[in-house]
Amino acid sequence: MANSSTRTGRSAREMKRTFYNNGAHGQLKSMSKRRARLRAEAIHFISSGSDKPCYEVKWINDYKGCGVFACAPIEKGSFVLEYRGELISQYERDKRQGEYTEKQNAFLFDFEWNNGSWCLDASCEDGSLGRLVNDANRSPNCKMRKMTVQCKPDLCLFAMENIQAESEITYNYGESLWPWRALTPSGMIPAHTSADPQVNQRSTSSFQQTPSGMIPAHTSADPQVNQRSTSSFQQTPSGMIPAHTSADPQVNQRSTSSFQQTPSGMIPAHTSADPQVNQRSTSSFQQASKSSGTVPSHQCPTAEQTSTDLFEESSDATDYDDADYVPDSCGNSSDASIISTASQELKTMKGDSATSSEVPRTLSSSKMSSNHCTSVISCSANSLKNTSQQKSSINVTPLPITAKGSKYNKKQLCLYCKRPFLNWQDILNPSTVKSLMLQWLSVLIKDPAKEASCYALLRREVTLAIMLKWQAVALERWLLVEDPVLQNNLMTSVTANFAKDCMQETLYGDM
Ligand SMILES: C[S@@+](CC[C@H](N)C(=O)[O-])C[C@H]1O[C@@H](n2cnc3c(N)ncnc32)[C@H](O)[C@@H]1O
Repeated sequence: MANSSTRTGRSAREMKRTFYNNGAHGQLKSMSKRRARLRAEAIHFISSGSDKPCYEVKWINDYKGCGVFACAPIEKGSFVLEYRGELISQYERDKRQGEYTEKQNAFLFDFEWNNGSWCLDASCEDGSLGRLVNDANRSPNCKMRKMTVQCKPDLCLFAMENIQAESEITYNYGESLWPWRALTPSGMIPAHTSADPQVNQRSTSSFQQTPSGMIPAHTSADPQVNQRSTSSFQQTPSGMIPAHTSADPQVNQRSTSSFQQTPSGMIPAHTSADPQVNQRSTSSFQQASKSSGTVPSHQCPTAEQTSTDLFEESSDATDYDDADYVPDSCGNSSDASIISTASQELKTMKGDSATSSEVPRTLSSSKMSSNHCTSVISCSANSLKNTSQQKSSINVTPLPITAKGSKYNKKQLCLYCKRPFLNWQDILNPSTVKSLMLQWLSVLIKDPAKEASCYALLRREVTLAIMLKWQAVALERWLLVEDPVLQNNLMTSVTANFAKDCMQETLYGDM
């Protein structure tokens, strides 16, 4: 059968000539040179275990902690930083996670590689910069990619755009609703406050206007960082949201006196003076417990293989030979998104503890109430579903408490009250919590024999659910804002039903 070129009367030779005349060959050559250069650069930093010298860590504020900033312009497509950590199997990860105390949360980046689940544990403060890169879900300037170098997977950030000097390096942690994104349906999140009243004075009145709404201005001990901040509220099209909510309506009432009037509504200006109340509304990424697994053994390929599989993970992660290449910035690709070990385990448990016919009707309907909530904060089985679609995922948790004398001093603060987190045990009487959880469980699971293990596995989710329920109560009081869309978004994000959804999905998956 004639091929298309002969059918159209163009010989292969002619086509080749056209190709060369058009300069395509030259382009290809320069692309592969560029690709080779990028590979070489990435390999150099990966194998030397060092970071490029053109980045610095700056303190941003108490809530966000520090971030990584470029000291010089970065070219689009360049290798930026490696997310360096200890490569561990899923089994080891789960073991460690179980061993970490709630205060010693780790940075765990879960991902799929070589048909297995792996994790880069960056809990250890090793001075590397990749682990300190913050999340930006709207306009990240980098993208996390998997690479395989010397038969080991590495996670590397690549520039999605030309990055100006002084810009913060960011990437999208995934499509889940992280706490700092929780109240940002229209791009706004609460103003930062700090335990330091002086800082609060500055930060409560600092919002910055962005194209997509409001973001908190940075307050920092570092004047350079603060320089980027502006002060004074600015109005957004969608109105204002509270900068702080407390679980305790009484506290909320007290706080009303400190609202600051803006053209579009009210914003509470400070956090509660009552630490107990503030502490109650905390939320944190607490890790779930163990699952079984085996440590996959590793066959080390040859050096040749190493060089060819450098970018082998997926086509979108590898296409660095195109000069105009911009990594896919959408969270649907093979990179970061939340994975919850608890969800995995619970999903497994679902298989043997409950069938969908056992699901209470009320819970089924509550699930339908809020699609938005189904993707929230690693509680849902949707996380798991996404994981398989997305191949790799990030599970970022607060930094562990560092050794005495360490320079690292980020406090993990509550999104709402800005005070350091406490263990949930400190927040409520454990027996109260337990009985509450067992109540949930007795509704959700008809098999009492499973209660104990469910209790252990669900502790994190239930705690979160309880807290969110409190927050919903508090939010109702604040929802006197006029904008119905904003109201709706807030209530969707933080509603009592969310707790039910979390539980339901965690237990039964996507029905
Ligand atoms: C990988 S660490 C990034 C470094 C972190 N800023 C620090 O100082 O340790 C992830 C943690 O940083 C904080 N974080 C990251 N991105 C953030 C953002 N956009 N807004 C607020 N906090 C953020 C959260 O506390 C998160 O648990």
